[in-house]
Amino acid sequence: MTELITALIDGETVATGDAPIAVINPADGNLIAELPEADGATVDRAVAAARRAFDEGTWRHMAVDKRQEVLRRCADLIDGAADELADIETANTGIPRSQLRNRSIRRAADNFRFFADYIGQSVGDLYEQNPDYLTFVRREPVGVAALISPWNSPLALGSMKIASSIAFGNSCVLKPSEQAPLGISRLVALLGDAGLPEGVVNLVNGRGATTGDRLIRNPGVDVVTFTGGTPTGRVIMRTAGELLKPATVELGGKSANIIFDDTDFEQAVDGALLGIFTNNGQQCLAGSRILVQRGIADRFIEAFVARTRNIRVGDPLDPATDIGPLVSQRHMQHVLSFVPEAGSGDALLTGGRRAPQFERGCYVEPTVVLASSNDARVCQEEIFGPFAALIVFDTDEEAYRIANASRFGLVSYVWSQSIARIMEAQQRIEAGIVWCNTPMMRELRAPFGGYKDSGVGADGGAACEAFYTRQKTVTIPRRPIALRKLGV
Ligand SMILES: NC(=O)C1=CN([C@@H]2O[C@H](COP(=O)(O)OP(=O)(O)OC[C@H]3O[C@@H](n4cnc5c(N)ncnc54)[C@H](O)[C@@H]3O)[C@@H](O)[C@H]2O)C=CC1
Ligand SMILES: O=C(O)/C=C/C=C(\O)C(=O)O
Repeated sequence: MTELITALIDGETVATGDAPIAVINPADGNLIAELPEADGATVDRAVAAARRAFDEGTWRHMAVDKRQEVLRRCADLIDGAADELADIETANTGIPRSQLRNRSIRRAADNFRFFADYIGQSVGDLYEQNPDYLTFVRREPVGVAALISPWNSPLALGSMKIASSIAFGNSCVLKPSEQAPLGISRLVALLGDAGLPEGVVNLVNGRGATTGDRLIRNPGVDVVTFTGGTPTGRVIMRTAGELLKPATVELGGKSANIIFDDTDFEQAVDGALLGIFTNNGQQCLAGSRILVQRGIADRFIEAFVARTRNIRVGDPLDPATDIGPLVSQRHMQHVLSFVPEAGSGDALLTGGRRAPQFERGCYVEPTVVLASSNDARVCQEEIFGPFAALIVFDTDEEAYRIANASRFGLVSYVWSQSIARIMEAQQRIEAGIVWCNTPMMRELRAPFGGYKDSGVGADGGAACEAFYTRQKTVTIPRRPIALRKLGV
């Protein structure tokens, strides 16, 4: 049983609070924890601790090489606890343990190493065009960051927010999703041994509308960052806007995965399967709308469906499992609500029901639907599960029109062996990221952020530096100067 952490403030665990949150193992429906929610006073204490740590200045004024050492120790502690984190996270989220071990937990450690390296290279600007004056621009940390993270990849995304905010000298308070608080709470507790000054990283657990809202509104919070659903992102932007707090929101997606007819066929099938079914399909960056060109459509659909039927759904602890249970009963019902009804025009090609071999647990069979058009609900709404929508297109122009006919624009995928086609596609697609002939390849230096309803702002090296620092312009004369004398 994981230690219950209602809050972690100044390195001290708080284990009492209000209105307990039932934390359920989605593989079997068993209650694994009852997590007391951090009440208003606890949220305020967490922010006060972060504020005090920031104002007192040990962390933000620490020499960069020392700060780098601490960040690298954070990464080492995560690596050292990878098995424990994987066990906790599998039980809480249903994500296959092997994927957590090889992907999310590595990424969590990499987040700290990346920002440790990044701050070692960070430079300011210098302006020398005026012969008498020198102007330089330095970056200073913004203060206290409120970090609101989601349930679909708690370790990778929660740690990204912590690492990117503190690397630049800020303090933070993280509120993880109430649906998946256990792994990331443990990760935050581990950081206590890294040498971070007390109060630099704090955590509060609780629901969004109570604990999360209170956190954002606290006057001690300077900036807000959020990853999650688009409707929640709107609420958070509204609140932050009223309070004039800068905010970044990384939101939903309905990413187009365009398979042109000159693609390396096997690669495209492999990539499309990984793009939609990794992480149980619960990813904002999932390639959930697969657009396939008519010349190869029959062959592609046949191969894609056949391979989907072979995907192993099962116990997330089993290393052979590809897809585990979805995060909750409620989310499973949400995903199943997209299964087309007979006569709807959309064709269910495989899946579309609870996996029959599991009586308990939130297992959904990997599902493929051939959509009647891009206007179908399966093509326009974020399903966030192991659920692929296929659309057949004729011309390249049609592919771009369909790809862009979405309120989302997070990522996109393009498969073609023609450089000219790839170069055209990357210009035409309205999305923050275009992955060409690869399913997902995150470059942490580059911005990750969406167009349209997929978000405002971005994560990534320079993007995080811009968000978590303020610029200060300093001008000094190059040599003693004679000022014009007033009043003599
Ligand atoms: N972009 C992404 O990676 C994610 C997208 N989603 C999408 O959103 C849908 C709904 O998922 P939910 O669990 O409801 O996610 P959500 O967007 O409501 O929750 C994400 C985080 O925001 C917090 N939150 C909610 N309301 C808040 C408020 N008023 N103030 C401050 N914090 C608040 C939650 O407690 C959680 O920590 C999913 O079905 C999926 O389509 C969900 C999670 C991640
Ligand atoms: O790589 C990132 O920084 C963000 C990835 C986001 C997801 O995987 C997600 O929200 O599903």
